Amino acid sequence: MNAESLDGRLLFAIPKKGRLHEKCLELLVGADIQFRRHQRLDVCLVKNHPIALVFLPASDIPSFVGKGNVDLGITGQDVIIEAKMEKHITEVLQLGFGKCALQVQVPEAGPIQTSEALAGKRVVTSFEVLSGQYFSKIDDSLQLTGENRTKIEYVGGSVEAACALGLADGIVDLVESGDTMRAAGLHAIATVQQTEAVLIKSSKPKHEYLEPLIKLITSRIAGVVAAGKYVVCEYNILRSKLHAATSITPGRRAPTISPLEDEEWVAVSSMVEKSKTADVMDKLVTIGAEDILIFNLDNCRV
Ligand SMILES: Nc1ncnc2c1ncn2[C@@H]1O[C@H](COP(=O)(O)OP(=O)(O)OP(=O)(O)O)[C@@H](O)[C@H]1O
Ligand SMILES: O=P(O)(O)OC[C@H]1O[C@H](OP(=O)(O)OP(=O)(O)O)[C@H](O)[C@@H]1O
Ligand SMILES: [Mg+2]
Repeated sequence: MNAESLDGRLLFAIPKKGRLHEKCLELLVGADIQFRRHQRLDVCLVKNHPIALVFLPASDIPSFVGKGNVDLGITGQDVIIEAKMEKHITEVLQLGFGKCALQVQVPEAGPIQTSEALAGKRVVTSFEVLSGQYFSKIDDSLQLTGENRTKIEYVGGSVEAACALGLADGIVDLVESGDTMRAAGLHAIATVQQTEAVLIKSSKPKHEYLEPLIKLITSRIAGVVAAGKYVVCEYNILRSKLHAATSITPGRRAPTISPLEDEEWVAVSSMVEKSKTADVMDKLVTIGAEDILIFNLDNCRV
């Protein structure tokens, strides 16, 4: 592929491996962005849109987007701040995956159990900027100077091993389930940053003519994200209970109410957040709803 074949195309950066990769591929399929990645090539042309996908490490994507080398990208909020690119990037959409927290962790049974107690000691992390900002504030508040300030040391991975290896008194690393942290005999004592995957674009786009295509792709991806977040809930309810029912399932705009052959009853159809489904069904049963059905969404535009 030569540079000419990219001419006029929207460049869209996708994490090439790691925790966000598979989820991003699912989003692309859901948005009908068709491509075939030959022999793991890092740039590939989309068949049905003037787009080229660029597969990059998640942590490199913020500076590519921020500097305008690519037009659109998906990465974590954590690495955007770590790359000091927040001002150069516009967050277009939160994607609802890649959710985790950057946390200060120490040995469970050790003498250090607060960030203040850890200040001035050795902290190992892959997030030097975020950790530096966090401990700098604490060092200032404790009036630590020179050699007495917290020593932040960078490692590229396996951060959780640093305490056991005697390299650190504490670490700053990502936590989702907490399995990695617990397996290393560590526990969290503070949160530095919450994060999730986001769709981003440059705050000063170089190619204004690409804006309509960016809007289209954003709308499609938003539809896929919403389809994963909502279900459709349908049920029958006595007309006299309709007010209580619609306060349980108010829908996004309003629920759809349809008459039934039996005039005392109506059917209700409403979008409900997937995570609240069990709770909503319990409440509907309590007020006498019958034939409660839940339908997953393949795709939507809401
Ligand atoms: N356990 C996790 N759960 C959810 N999201 C995560 C988790 N670990 C990392 N992330 C998110 O994914 C982003 C990329 O991290 P990841 O570790 O997948 O990339 P990587 O380090 O480039 O890949 P690899 O770990 O394969 O070397 C992080 O910046 C964070 O936003
Ligand atoms: O709380 P958990 O669910 O255990 O997830 C947290 C772990 O996930 C990430 O590592 P990853 O699996 O990407 O491996 P890495 O350390 O090689 O990046 C992160 O760096 C933590 O180590
Ligand atoms: Mg990783």
